Amino acid sequence: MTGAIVFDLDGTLIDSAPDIHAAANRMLADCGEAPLDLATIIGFVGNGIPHLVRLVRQARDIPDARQDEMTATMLAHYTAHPADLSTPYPGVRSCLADLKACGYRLGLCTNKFRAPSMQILDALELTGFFDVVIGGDSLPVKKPNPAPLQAAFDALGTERLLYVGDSEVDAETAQRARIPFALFTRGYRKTPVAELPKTFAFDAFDTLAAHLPALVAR
Ligand SMILES: O=C(O)COP(=O)(O)O
Ligand SMILES: [Mg+2]
Repeated sequence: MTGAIVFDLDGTLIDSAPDIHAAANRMLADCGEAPLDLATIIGFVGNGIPHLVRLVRQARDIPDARQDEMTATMLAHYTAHPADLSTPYPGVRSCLADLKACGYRLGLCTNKFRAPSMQILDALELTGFFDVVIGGDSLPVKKPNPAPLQAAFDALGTERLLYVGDSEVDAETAQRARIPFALFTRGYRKTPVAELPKTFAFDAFDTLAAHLPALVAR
């Protein structure tokens, strides 16, 4: 079986919110501000760390002038502890291993900066599954602009089979890139499943491979 499958990272392959939450609260503590709860921070994930810092500042009434300094602080905390609390969702590693063994080429397209993404993939022993990793700073634009997803598929150089993601941003990216989209429903989505454009939705990684023959036959 051939074809290329690209995955999102946060909320799709890994539950990374606890480490993002910890870094955000360390950043707030550095500013003398009270912490935010996990659910609030999860609501801020999806458009990359600078955007998350913007939303955290707004939640704590911290002025725009501190954006760059706080983003640097957040990134320092995050890259110091990128994968202390993060874990792959159940079945992810065996799903990726099975897909690789079947001959699919796999890529990653995340809005997280590439350096911390690689740290996390290394720490969770997922790096070897991917032939390309596109981060939020790999191109001048990020998702929902379709260019990063297209760049990932270009690098894989075979039939563009599927993009797998968890969020509104991923659904829009796939739609704009005209790539079939699988919505993982246990990630950080805010919109009801029925309202997001998708080719199919799934809630467990041991069920993903069963959808692929229908895509190849399209
Ligand atoms: O870092 C984020 O905000 C989102 O990252 P993702 O694109 O891997 O979901
Ligand atoms: Mg995501």
